[in-house]
Amino acid sequence: MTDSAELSAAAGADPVAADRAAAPFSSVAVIGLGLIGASLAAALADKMPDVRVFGVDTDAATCATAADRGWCAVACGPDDPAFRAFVEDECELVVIATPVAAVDDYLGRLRDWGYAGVVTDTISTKGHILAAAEALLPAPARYVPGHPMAGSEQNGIAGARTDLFEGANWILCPDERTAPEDFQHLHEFVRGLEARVVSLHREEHDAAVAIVSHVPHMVASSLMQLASAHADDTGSIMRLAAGGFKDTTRIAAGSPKLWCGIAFDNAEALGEGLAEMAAILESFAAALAAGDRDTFTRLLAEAAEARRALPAAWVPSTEKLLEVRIPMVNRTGVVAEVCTIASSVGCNIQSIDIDHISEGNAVLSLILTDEGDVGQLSLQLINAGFSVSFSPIMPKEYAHVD
Ligand SMILES: NC(=O)C1=CN([C@@H]2O[C@H](COP(=O)(O)OP(=O)(O)OC[C@H]3O[C@@H](n4cnc5c(N)ncnc54)[C@H](O)[C@@H]3O)[C@@H](O)[C@H]2O)C=CC1
Ligand SMILES: O=C(O)C(=O)Cc1ccc(O)cc1
Repeated sequence: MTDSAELSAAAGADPVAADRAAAPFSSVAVIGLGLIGASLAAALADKMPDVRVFGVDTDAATCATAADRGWCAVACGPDDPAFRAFVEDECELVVIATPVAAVDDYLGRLRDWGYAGVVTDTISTKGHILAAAEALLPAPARYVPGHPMAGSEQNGIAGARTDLFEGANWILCPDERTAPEDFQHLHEFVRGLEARVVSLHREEHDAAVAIVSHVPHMVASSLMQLASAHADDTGSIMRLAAGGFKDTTRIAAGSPKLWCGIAFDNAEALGEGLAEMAAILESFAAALAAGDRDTFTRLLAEAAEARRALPAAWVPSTEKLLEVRIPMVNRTGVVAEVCTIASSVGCNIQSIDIDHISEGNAVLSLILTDEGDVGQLSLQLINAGFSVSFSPIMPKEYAHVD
């Protein structure tokens, strides 16, 4: 999607039509057509129908389903010569959406086939793939780690949904080597799926998701272990389970094999998170044993306050868009640095544009929605040595941009 398309969309034009105007990549390989890969292929077919999607999966029935549903132009096994031909001849973006165990095989193939285009992934952990991409890819700087924070407890193509990523956060981890244009195109790609980009330092990814995704999964599994241990043959205790129990345990139904792979690729951060979790449970138990109602209430109250403060789904106001312009003179990694700072203060970048002024001299233009702390953004950008200018954008201005 072009920035002008985004701008028109912001002004109320048909965003779907705008998305269809120009997809940032015209040919995409999606490797792994399970819940996430097939949902991605389905969303591309729906929202960017001009993109040629080439699907790869080791399961022949999955490939047949993806092709039958029109989600992939072609879907085949990894050893089909058509896959290599697609990568060598026309592929502009490779998305790896397999379990982490399959990563080396595909990175090795990309190396052997001399693929020097953009690569991203959807893998829940970055421990392994970061090192493998560095070691194997012919152009490691063009690998931008990705992770959609959306999914479900279902597995395989049977659980895939066209709308899975709508409104979801999608982590991208550019670094100082990431070309501004590669990040811009990936940002447009994710926005075209109607997801929201959150930029994160790649070294921080695994510790962050351990707390909000991997520890919660193990806690949900532990709750089911607890309930199962108390279930009798008639399963009557399970019939007592109310909404709260079901809310907190839904994810425990996820694939044990997939989650074991995730856990072991993030063993250190997960181990630390589980130890902290055990200590928190222990503090409830200790307060109970000591008859310490104050401590017990405080623990509950702190949690309740934090839960109520979780951001609800945000509907950005199209009346309050803000443009930030940042000169990029002889600085590598500007886009990565600026976008990561913006995400860290809760700002949502709706679109990115790069105005090339002369060789090595460009202006980065970001359109922000009305989320986050713009004061902090300004402060942190200035502290990082950027010269920034902010200007509010009137919806009418957007409507006239081609
Ligand atoms: N399940 C979820 O909610 C989320 C999962 N992820 C991550 O996305 C990736 C995919 O997860 P899901 O789609 O949920 O898994 P899934 O189990 O639904 O699908 C995996 C797919 O990969 C295929 N596959 C397995 N080995 C392969 C290989 N060597 N070559 C080609 N295809 C192969 C399988 O046949 C299957 O179709 C994982 O790395 C996972 O950690 C990310 C966000 C959410
Ligand atoms: O089902 C849910 O609610 C999830 O949280 C899904 C999920 C699973 C794994 C991830 O790496 C990210 C998201």
